[in-house]
Amino acid sequence: MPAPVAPRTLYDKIWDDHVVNQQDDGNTLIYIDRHLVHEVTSPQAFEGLRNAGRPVRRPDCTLATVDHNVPTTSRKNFKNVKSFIEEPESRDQCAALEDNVKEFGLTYFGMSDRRQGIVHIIGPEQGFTLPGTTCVCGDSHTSTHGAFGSIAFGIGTSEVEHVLATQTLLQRKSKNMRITVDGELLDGVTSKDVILHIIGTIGTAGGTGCVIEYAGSVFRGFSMEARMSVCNMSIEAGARAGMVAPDEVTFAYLRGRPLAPKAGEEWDRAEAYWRTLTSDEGAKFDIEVKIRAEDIIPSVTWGTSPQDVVPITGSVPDPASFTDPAKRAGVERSLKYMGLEPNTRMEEIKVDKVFLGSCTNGRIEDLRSAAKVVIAAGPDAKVASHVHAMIVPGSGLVKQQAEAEGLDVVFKRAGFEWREAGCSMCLGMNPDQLAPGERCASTSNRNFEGRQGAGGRTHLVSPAMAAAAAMTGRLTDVRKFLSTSPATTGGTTQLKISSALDFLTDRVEASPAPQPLVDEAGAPLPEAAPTSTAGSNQFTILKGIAAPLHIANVDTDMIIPKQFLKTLKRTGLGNALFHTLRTDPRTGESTDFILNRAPYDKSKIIVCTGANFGCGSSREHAPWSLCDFGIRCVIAPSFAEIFKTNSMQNGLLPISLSEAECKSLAEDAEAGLELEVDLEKNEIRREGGKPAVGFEIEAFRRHCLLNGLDDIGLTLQRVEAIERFEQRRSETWPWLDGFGYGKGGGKIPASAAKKSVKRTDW
Ligand SMILES: CC(C)[C@H](C(=O)O)[C@@H](O)C(=O)O
Ligand code: SF4
Repeated sequence: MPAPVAPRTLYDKIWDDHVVNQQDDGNTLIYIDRHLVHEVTSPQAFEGLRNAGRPVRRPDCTLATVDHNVPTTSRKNFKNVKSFIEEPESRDQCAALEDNVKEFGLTYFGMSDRRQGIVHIIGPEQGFTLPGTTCVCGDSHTSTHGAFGSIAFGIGTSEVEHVLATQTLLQRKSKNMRITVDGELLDGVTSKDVILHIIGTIGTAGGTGCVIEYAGSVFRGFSMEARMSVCNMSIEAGARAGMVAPDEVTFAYLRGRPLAPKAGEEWDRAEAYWRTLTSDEGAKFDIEVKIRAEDIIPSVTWGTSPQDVVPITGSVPDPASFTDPAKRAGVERSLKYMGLEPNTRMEEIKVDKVFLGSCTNGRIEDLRSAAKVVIAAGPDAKVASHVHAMIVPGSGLVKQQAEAEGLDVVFKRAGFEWREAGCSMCLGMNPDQLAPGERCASTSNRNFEGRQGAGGRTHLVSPAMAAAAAMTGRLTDVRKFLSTSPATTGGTTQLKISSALDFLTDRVEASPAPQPLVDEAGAPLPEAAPTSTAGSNQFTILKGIAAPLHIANVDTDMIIPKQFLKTLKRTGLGNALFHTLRTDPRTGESTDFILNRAPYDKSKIIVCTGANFGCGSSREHAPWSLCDFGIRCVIAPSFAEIFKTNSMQNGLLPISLSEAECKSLAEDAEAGLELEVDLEKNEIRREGGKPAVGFEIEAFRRHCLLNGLDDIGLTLQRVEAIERFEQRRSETWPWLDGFGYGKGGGKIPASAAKKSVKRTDW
């Protein structure tokens, strides 16, 4: 009798279907079905391929676009990137992607293509993102695509190169976490409020080490757009990825999309497979969180971390109410940065700017939701006179659809700016930025210090709440626009909206000892595989000054701000490290930040006493800048996963120790004592006769670091296993092979695609 199959989660099932090779120590080579590429995190990866003479393994599974650097001003006079983009580094990065897609033969949506937009918007829009797939991009918000029931996660640039070269990634399986939201959402509560509430509840490190499955009646009732907004911010909850099991809503969204399986036999086969993608009854989740829908109020952030969430009816917290001194200091620091007084009612906070867009909320339903609020404010209602409000559709197709529905007219009449697609003020790598001190109600996903512009202050809200803030000039409970009672929206006339449900666009519309490394045949792998282009990634023993850092949730925006992401190189970023903390944004002068002071200006190690180091963006520029500064080891209570992987790809050692051990080592650091980190002996030696502190590093990674091994070289030794997997994939999931756009814009089948792929834009 065959052994009974243990119940599996959705994540387990998709993972199992993508295993190319599994090592005994749990490191697994998984196949990647879908790879999205943008201009910021790819130049160094393409350079790596070029230097090693490697082609892109699966151009048919790769889709590229420009989004972060593009200006959002009118493209009426657009001729080409080189003449249109004024800022030299932004221009160079976009031009570099255009050269790379030509050289490597990739499908690309450029600025003259109406399909161009934010990667996480265009993938789903085209049907490129499909259930049951693995989907990656050099971008943390790749979690968005999990809304389709796919394992979708952000990677660093070294991993981008790995996927381009091998179509695989070396991964360890994450834990299973399930967040169930059951019940009925209150009027005015949208998917953004749900995910903000979840992050406020579990914290920005709540999902660390996990893939979250969102379950329960609330997510089942959500549209695909709403599910994408939720999965998008899984990364802000610290998770590797977020996912929702595919269902009728998913299938209805995908039917007829250019790159989705074709109607008929192909579709039927795909749908039959997709229907198996649910967590089995009794499947084991390592962590379960249950939330009542009725407890969620329209939400807003007050501080500089996405977990700083309060209901809009609430107030700015009072640091005095925190007993833990570190937490109190953190709140004080946030309030100082945000220019807020404790106990101020959220609704009293005036805003200068409103930004509606980003990969969280730049979809058609988001624009509809905001437009309804504007309409509800009255036919002559205008954006508050002191507010600058901008709408940035997530893609050219979203913009086109909104214009077809007349939403642009609603916004423009009320005084909003109506712009072209891109990331825009979510990150401000283009000219759309906050000035120092400016306050913004933003539908984006990160409220880190300086995120939308040095010194800028961000409050995260839903699209409906952003529209309400634009109209009243301050943070506003959007339910006031729903109310049947007299207007309380700061003098704006209100229209009654017929049904609260109608107002919500999120609902579904009717519509230790290292293992010897062995190859396939069990023969030992060579000590050093051929190297790619990354600098040396070897780490053995490191002795030097350690800088103490007493901050929790050190995000990668803080480690290296956006303006330094425009480089085409991996080097020259030492001065960029902690730039906002090391340089006064107003005067440009050096501050007294620890790394500016002797002896710490020569630090080789950072000892951080706060948890969750390296959270946020997937930018590998963070470890590049640390290495360039001379830091080759960071010790902290915990790390965000992408940062950890990125670090080890660059010979930078992330060591997790208990909070007490970190505090104790930080005391040595404060005293200017040197530490000696020994990876061979797995110990940190201290001066003054203090006992050494032991640490653990996952065996395979330790082996690679000690020997300076290159992942790509190792993987390419498994090329036969990859080929065997690809053959099985073509037989089992044929709809995943080969695409190109035919004359009508639709998918060309694999067979024809191989002969004549009609590539786009270039
Ligand atoms: C540029 C990219 C690395 C980054 C990310 O990974 O998130 C960006 O999209 C962001 O939102 O900060
Ligand atoms: S989070 Fe912002 S900058 Fe990053 S991909 Fe999304 S829209 Fe672009």
